[in-house]
Amino acid sequence: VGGPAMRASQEDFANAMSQVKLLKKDPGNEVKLKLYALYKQATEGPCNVPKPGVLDFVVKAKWDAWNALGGLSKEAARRSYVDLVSSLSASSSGRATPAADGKRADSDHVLVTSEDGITAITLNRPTKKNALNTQMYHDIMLALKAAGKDSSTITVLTGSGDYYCSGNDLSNFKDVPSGRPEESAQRSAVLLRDFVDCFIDFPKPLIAVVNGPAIGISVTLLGLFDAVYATDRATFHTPFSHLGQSPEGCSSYVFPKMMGPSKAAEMLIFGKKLTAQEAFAQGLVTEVFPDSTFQKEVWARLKAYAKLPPNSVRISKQLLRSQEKERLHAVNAEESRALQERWVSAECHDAIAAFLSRKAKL
Ligand SMILES: CCCCC/C=C/C(=O)SCCNC(=O)CCNC(=O)[C@H](O)C(C)(C)COP(=O)(O)OP(=O)(O)OC[C@H]1O[C@@H](n2cnc3c(N)ncnc32)[C@H](O)[C@@H]1OP(=O)(O)O
Repeated sequence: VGGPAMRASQEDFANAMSQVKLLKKDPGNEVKLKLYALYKQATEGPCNVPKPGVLDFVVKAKWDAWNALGGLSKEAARRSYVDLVSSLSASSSGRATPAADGKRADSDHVLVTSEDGITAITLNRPTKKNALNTQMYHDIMLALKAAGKDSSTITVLTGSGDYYCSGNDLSNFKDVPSGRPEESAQRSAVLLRDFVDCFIDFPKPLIAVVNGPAIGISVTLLGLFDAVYATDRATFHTPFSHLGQSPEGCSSYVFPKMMGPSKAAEMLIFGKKLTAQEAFAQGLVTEVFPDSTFQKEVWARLKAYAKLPPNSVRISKQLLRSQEKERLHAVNAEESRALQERWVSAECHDAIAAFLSRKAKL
């Protein structure tokens, strides 16, 4: 689930440790803490030292990061370390984000542009309906971290081609090394939790420009956006039960609050697909636009918003969201734990096998 095909050998791990020293850009404290934690987990296993005092800030931050990895196996930590270093190296060599204002930085499937006070992150894998592979999760996290700190006023997530996003790339499931499904599920749960945390913590207005159908995690995350603009061609589908899985993106908490428990159950338990108008009626979408004028109208609106004073906009966003942050982090942790179990279930394996053998489509 979610992870690349091979196990990380000791050699891959050693290479990654050397690569870290060659990074051209400082990856920032948050990433350094993550690298530290994964290194400790990979070499020593779960956190085995007493919790330091609260005033020992640096030691405490390191301890927290290591301890947060829980029972992640050494092999899974090694793989995550190698993946993280590889995405940092790609970014550091200019292949991925961040984008400087007015410039454009590309990774393979995630494009980042920054212009007119707007940083736009575009999912760019149209031949696969913008399904999210492991590298894309990492690229989006890097792009969000950079956008949170750049000088733009607002950040936008959108898709290229006819889809917004078809959710998790189901072929990630093909790549599980035989005999190691638990480790792979554990690694994916860590990735999922980190990924959703980036949305919970995003410090400035985050806007989804939903240019077509949205499936799975690309729908659930919408509850963490500050505005969602959709073409009337868009649909919103969370077929978790059909896939033997369960909701993520904090939707198990945000959706019932937003649309009431029974409408949330129709979507999240029974997999009812909503039209754009239905999603608008449930409060998931802010406004629906005719497809023929969608791009023009939405970007004109966004450009006007981006002219607002950036600090004021950022502070207002944080005020609107701060009360819920702690709760959302707890929900994210719980949802990731539940999915980790689902991913090794027969129900999930059968559903994915059916999709991969072309017997099933949503
Ligand atoms: C680590 C974090 C985990 C987070 C947990 C997240 C969970 C989720 O997101 S659950 C949702 C998963 N997504 C799906 O179940 C969608 C599966 N895709 C489909 O049902 C269909 O492809 C479609 C409805 C999205 C589009 O159908 P159609 O218009 O008929 O087009 P094709 O099926 O021919 O698709 C073109 C091409 O794209 C590939 N593809 C589309 N979606 C995915 C996907 N999610 N994963 C992998 N591949 C996908 C599809 O296989 C086709 O590929 P080719 O055959 O190579 O052309």
